[in-house]
Amino acid sequence: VHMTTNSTLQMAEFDKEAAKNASTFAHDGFGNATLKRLFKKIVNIGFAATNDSEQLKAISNLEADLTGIYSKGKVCLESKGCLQLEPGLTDIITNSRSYEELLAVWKGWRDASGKLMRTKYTDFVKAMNAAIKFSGFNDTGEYWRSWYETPTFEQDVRTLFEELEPLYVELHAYVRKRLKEKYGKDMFPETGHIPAHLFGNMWAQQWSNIYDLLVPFPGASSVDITAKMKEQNYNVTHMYRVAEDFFMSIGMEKMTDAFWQNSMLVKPTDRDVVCHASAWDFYDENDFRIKQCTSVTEDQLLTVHHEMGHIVYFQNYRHQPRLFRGGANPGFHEGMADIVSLSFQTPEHMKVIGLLDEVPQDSDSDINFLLKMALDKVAFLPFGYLIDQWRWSVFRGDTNSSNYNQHWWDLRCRFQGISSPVKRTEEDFDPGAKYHIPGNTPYIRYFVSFVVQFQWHEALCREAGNTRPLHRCDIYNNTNAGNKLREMLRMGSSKPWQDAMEAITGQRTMSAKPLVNYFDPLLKWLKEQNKEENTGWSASCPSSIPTP
Ligand SMILES: O=C(CCC(O)(O)[C@H](Cc1ccccc1)NC(=O)c1ccccc1)N[C@@H](Cc1c[nH]c2ccccc12)C(=O)O
Ligand SMILES: [Zn+2]
Repeated sequence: VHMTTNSTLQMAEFDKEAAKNASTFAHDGFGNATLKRLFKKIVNIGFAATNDSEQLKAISNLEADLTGIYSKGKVCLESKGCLQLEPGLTDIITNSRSYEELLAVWKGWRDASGKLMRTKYTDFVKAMNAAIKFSGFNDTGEYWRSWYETPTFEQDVRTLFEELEPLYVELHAYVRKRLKEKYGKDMFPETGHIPAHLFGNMWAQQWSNIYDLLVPFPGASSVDITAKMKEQNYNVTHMYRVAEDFFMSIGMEKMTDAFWQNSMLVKPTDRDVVCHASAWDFYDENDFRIKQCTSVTEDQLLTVHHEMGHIVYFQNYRHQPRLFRGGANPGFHEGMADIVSLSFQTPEHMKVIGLLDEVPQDSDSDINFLLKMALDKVAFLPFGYLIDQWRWSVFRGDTNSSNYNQHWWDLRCRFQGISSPVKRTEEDFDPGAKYHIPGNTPYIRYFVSFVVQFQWHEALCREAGNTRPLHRCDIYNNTNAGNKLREMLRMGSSKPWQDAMEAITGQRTMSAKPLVNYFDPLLKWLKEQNKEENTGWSASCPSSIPTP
């Protein structure tokens, strides 16, 4: 911690010095847009603007403490000993179909992570809000939203969410009906909510791990990719080679030697590390790294593609000045990380890489595939939306340490239609059980990413001359699509994101339409399935909780 604090203080000193020098120029009046933008980035130094180094030390030390708690958290089960989040608890949450076992792991993780963070998190917020005022922002949330350079950003994302909510409500109703069949309807509250621990994911953020409970047409084809990967003796290195091959097939460069030498691709056995995957740019145009506790599963193969997508963005803007080596906005970096997975996951591509024997063309298989995609991409939307709704309200002071958990569950119940399977109090701090809260990584970027990646997929597939339905399009081996994508990537953050969006799609705004169009065949089927269902849920959480 001492080292981190020093390097944080040194970097802040440098940023302050550079900002001071830059502000001796009347850069607001510069004619050259690029130079003006560069100066704006030099003077906009965030927390480093504070004159109180104690605040910077607190921010750095508290973040290290909070991520330390997260990386050391473990749950001891009499049946399986003591397990950490990755891989032990994640494997159980992914594969167990026992209501009680899932509940023990779900509650245990929250007791071992978030519950220990509340006081530190309160101090963390205070220190960040105090420091950010020196940069002219009212609170940390306003600073984070400033990266989108859009005065109506908060309203824009709410509008996008409202456009997407009807699709989510239909998916939720179908999943609820099928989970009631599996676990018994008396385990579900009258209010229409689904208990949060039944989705095959520790945070109920993506639901594809319980696809086997939800398959629309069991007779038609649906593939267990993890089983296929194990059958074919996939190892970690091969997973990275498969991802590299995809990017190279659309004309991107291979990973550098430094990538293979310096990355941490498996969980070390000698020390606790933050296993949450991440990609790192060392800004020397050569040293790019992934840090991931990789295991051989389908989820992990998608995460490998995600992290490598960040690396490919780094490679494509490495010629830019240092301050332009970033995503056009943070959502664009996440969108780039995910965009190839829309091609990679298609049955067509699964056959190309030998993880599927035959490509089914019947409509039942189509619905099976679209449902699986919706369990990741549609299920995620309210989660991706609500994390920073909570955090922005904390930074604003609308939510404080006396109602952190109450407001968290208000949002989870209202937007996701899920509820806690056990009683929650203000002794708990459930936001802390999700990496991005102790890790202080903003989250609205993923909501933006899930919207824009469909806009890009539609544009790149058109560029590639695709004639199949959008959900069957695979841009693998298509350098036209790759060239179009590279046009945007090379810009880095040298231009406003609207220019980057225009480079790919010809539009200058975010739009939910491509996502809705992609899932249109599924929506029709879901509405049919839900004819007898009362879709939706009450805005507030259930007052009583069914007990097993
Ligand atoms: O958090 C991640 C992946 C991690 C990351 O690649 O986004 C990582 C987060 C991070 C940021 C800062 C420090 C440490 C971790 N972001 C990066 O590594 C990164 C690097 C450079 C630029 C932008 C992002 N995914 C999200 C949600 C998500 C989006 N797409 C997915 C696909 C499959 C599974 C999950 C997701 C999650 O797990 O909740
Ligand atoms: Zn990412």
